[in-house]
Amino acid sequence: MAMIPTFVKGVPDGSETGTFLALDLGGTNLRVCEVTLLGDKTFSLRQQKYKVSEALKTGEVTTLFDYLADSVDAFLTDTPSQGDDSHVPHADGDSSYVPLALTFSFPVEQSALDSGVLLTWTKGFSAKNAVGKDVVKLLQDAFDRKHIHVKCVALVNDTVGALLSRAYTSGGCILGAIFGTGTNGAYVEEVSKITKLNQNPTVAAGGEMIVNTEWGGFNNSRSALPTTPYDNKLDRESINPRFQAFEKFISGMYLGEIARNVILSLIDAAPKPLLFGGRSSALLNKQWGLDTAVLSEIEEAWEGLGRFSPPAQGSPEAQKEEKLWRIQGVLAHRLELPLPDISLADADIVRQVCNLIASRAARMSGTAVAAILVHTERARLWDNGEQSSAGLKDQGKRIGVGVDGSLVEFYPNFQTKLRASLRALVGPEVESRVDIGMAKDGSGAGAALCALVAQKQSQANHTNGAYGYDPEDIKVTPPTEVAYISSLSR
Ligand SMILES: Nc1ncnc2c1ncn2[C@@H]1O[C@H](COP(=O)(O)OP(=O)(O)OP(=O)(O)O)[C@@H](O)[C@H]1O
Repeated sequence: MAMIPTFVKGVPDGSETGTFLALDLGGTNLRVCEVTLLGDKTFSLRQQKYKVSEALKTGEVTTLFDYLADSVDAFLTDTPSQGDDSHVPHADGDSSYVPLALTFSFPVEQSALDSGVLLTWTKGFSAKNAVGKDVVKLLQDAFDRKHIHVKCVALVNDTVGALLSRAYTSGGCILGAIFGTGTNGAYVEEVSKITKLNQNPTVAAGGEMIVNTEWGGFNNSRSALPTTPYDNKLDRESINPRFQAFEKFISGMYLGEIARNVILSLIDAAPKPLLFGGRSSALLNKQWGLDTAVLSEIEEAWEGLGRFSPPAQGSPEAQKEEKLWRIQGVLAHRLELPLPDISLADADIVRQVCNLIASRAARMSGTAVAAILVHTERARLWDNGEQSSAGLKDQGKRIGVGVDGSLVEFYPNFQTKLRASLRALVGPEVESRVDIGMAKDGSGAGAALCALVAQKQSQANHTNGAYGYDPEDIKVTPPTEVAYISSLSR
């Protein structure tokens, strides 16, 4: 795993204040936000989402970053200001620029809070001439080319954003994890243990720093986890074969495609088709034709959740039949199959396939969380051949984990299954102390907190060289450094 130091030292406690711009390029969405940290563990957020087309994901990198810059410009120009709460400070030392933090959820080797080189694209991106380049510079060049008065002051991974925002809203957090288009985690590490930083003169030896694990790349060697033919087919046909192996078992981008592979193999089974009388649909035949959200919907139909609530009534047989009718309807609609081609037995098989794929994903997600607890000595897996549930560090204390992403937020029972796997690995005592909470809007609020670190760092560089969060000295947004967003757009 890449284990990338992020240069974010320490975590916030909820008392921080300030207003910042954030630009979030995830795997699926591009968001521009204005975040105001209110200093009482809450924040307000104003945001606009923009679509990133396939052409942008796979074209020239300058076109992609021009689009990012244009989206920020459009946000500043078009989105109405909220009034007095919508002040945005100018970039430190230069009153004509607005500071912005870039949440960039791809593997980047950071060399400072505001610089980092793209190691590889993931999640279906392959924009040309980007790998090896500093993404902050790419964005800043785009702003400068277009004479947009915005300065990118911090580069944030979305996992770091999740960790920081969860720490801000709950008062403490040791791990931020994403289960969305992709999966990844960032945790708080002792600086003395980050051997990569030994040569870095800007980092003091003591204290803690957030490390971005890039756990989506675990098992790339395929030496740790078994794969099925359906995983192998997905990997072979992906744009990054043999990379992001762990992510390909877990995340939203891939679960639908694994299910599609399984369903097609059952349709084509010899000597006799095992699904849909051997018939498929144009949608099912298309790579990526099955969105993970459809798997979610099938599970909701089975569980009687969401638009399928209340749960089915009557005898167990009648309940099962009603649930399968619902799934039949979902399959006809979402897979674009004629209803008569879908038997209730077919609906049951597809339901079980979805459940198996999502359960594997959730359990593996639990192993990733467990690995962080073991590594940071908050849990121990095996001790003299016996499973130990004893917390080794901070014994008895709550352990904060911030999560974000559509999979963990919307997939029925994903978190319950993740917890069951965590419990099996670290024991019930440690598991019961783990507070897993959504880091909702984590990339926005987390980015704002990172911009605050950057601002603090810049100020500290002019004074005593302190770095990262200093609880004594953190509430800064001098009134002289604020301006209305609406006036900035002129
Ligand atoms: N209801 C749902 N249940 C499960 N998965 C879903 C659901 N809705 C969307 N998804 C999947 O979640 C992914 C999008 O995740 P998310 O909305 O967290 O985007 P993102 O922030 O761009 O992702 P990332 O943070 O990984 O870069 C897509 O792959 C989609 O298939």
